[in-house]
Amino acid sequence: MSDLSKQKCEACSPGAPQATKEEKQSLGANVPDWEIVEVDGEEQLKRTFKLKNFAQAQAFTNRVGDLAEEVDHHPVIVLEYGKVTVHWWSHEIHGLHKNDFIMAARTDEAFNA
Ligand SMILES: C[C@H](O)[C@H](O)[C@H]1CNC2=NC(N)=NC(=O)C2=N1
Repeated sequence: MSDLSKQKCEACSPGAPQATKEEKQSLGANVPDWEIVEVDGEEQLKRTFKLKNFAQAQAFTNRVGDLAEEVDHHPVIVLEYGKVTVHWWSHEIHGLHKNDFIMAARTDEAFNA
């Protein structure tokens, strides 16, 4: 099992480099249910989670929000009936950083918990 979710989110300042193609491949292998999408020219990790109803989707949304607040790294979360779509990327660098893969792994764990 990967320890990606246990790794530390480092401070990601505007000058930090984006994940390289190789990093995206190796880190992405740990979060295979996430796809890389491009939104307004910026790469993001995206996954849609299916839940039973609105209340469960709302509870999961809150868990992801708590994970984000813990490390001051925030996703877009779209809450619908029985469905939550999460996008992770690093606003400061307009793309993907290792932190986003760590947070995707933590989001998967919260879903599977
Ligand atoms: C000042 C504050 O730490 C920053 O604006 C944080 C807040 N949350 C953030 N979240 C994400 N996803 N990317 C960022 O660059 C980011 N920056």
